[in-house]
Amino acid sequence: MYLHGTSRVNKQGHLEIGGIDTIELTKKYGTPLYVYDVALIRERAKNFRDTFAKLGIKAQVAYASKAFSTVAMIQLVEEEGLSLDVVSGGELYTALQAGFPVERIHFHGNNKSYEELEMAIKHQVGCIVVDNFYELTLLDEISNKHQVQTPILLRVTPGIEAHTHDYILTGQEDSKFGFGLENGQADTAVETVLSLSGVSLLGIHCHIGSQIFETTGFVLAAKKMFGKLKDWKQAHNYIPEVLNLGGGFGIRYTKEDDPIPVAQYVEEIIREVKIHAAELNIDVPEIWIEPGRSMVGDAGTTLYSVGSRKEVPNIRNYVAIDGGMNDNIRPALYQAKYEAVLANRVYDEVEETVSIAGKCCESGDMLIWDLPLPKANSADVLAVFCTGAYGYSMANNYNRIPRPPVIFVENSEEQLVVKRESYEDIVRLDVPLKANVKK
Ligand SMILES: Cc1ncc(COP(=O)(O)O)c(C=O)c1O
Ligand SMILES: N[C@@H](CCCC[NH3+])C(=O)O
Repeated sequence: MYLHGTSRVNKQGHLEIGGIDTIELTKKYGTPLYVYDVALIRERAKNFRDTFAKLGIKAQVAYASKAFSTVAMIQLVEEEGLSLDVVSGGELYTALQAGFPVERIHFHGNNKSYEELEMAIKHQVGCIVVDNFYELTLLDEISNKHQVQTPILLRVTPGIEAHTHDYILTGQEDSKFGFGLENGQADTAVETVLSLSGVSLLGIHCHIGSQIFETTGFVLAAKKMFGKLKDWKQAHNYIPEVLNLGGGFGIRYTKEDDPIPVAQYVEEIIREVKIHAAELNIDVPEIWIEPGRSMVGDAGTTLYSVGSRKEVPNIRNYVAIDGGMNDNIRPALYQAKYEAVLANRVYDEVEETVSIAGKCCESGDMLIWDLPLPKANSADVLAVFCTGAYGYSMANNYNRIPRPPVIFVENSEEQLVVKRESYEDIVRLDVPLKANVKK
């Protein structure tokens, strides 16, 4: 068993996070329950900050809020002095509600609407990461309407296939994101931007994928981007202020994962950038990165109550919990793997291998296959580790199941930061049929 951050096992054999007994939390708040180790999030943020500070590089670490966005989380990001990446009006709204400094917000998305772009411009967000020609036209129009010049980055796809699950790859040429670097789209985009009055080109951005365990892809991406920057310097005398290399740093979900330290990614990227900046005879651009998963992934643990069992003789034993693909869709979507323990008797001996089923009406709603556990019964609480990224943020109400609450724990104190959804919440937006509809 691998315990992340402040997770411990206390004298009663219960899992404890941030100095709080998780079983006490389940008694108070019920299950399923997302619990976040705030000290671990702060540690991750500090690690990113310190890494750049040590290298003496001007940088912005923008937390990719798609990984986990709530008002409290965004406030925590603010406290830690990071910047913020948002990808929709909703994420932007959450950031504004949290009082996040607008100049440190970067707005992403491959199909931002007119309204979303106007919202971003009205609030004067720090930068818009432009994904395509349609957006560029809209943005120029809206900026001119508001008589502003909007700072932008162009998102480019460098044609790199990072080693990760196909659905979370983003930098390959055949992708819905960004301007192709190799097919001439990025060149046309730069020419277009430089001719527009409503936007100013801060630099370029790329994101090669997620849950990546090697530096090669990042280094290659930087190299390819500089190849183009050389052309643009020659053609337009264009010199970037910012180079954004996206997120994607891998974390340990199970013992099969072996992440490298953040400092190693950053150092190798910077080394490459410095070489190319010197070749081009330009200052090293400000480096921006966008970690999501590596900021919050291992800080989150989900607690579930064990319920029914089904034994299929000679094949498999299923143990069902009171959540599943509603609160964590990643196993169903990406065959993602997780580790888990019985939080109320962590040290009990392993007695069987079971598969953990969710409660949705869907055969694919399986959380963990072949998990060694003590014989679990309905008095038990299952703690699934490393659910902090893309768990709550991708949660859904399939089968009209309410989404769980979120608790922050730190220094033996707990705080409810998202309430449990109720059945009233579930029908809140429903409009009953008109009484006379059949007439
Ligand atoms: C543009 C962009 N930036 C940052 C991220 C965050 O990635 P991760 O959570 O893997 O760090 C993503 C998601 O993959 C992304 O698409
Ligand atoms: N949601 C994905 C990764 C994010 C992809 C965003 N570009 C996951 O859970 O792994």
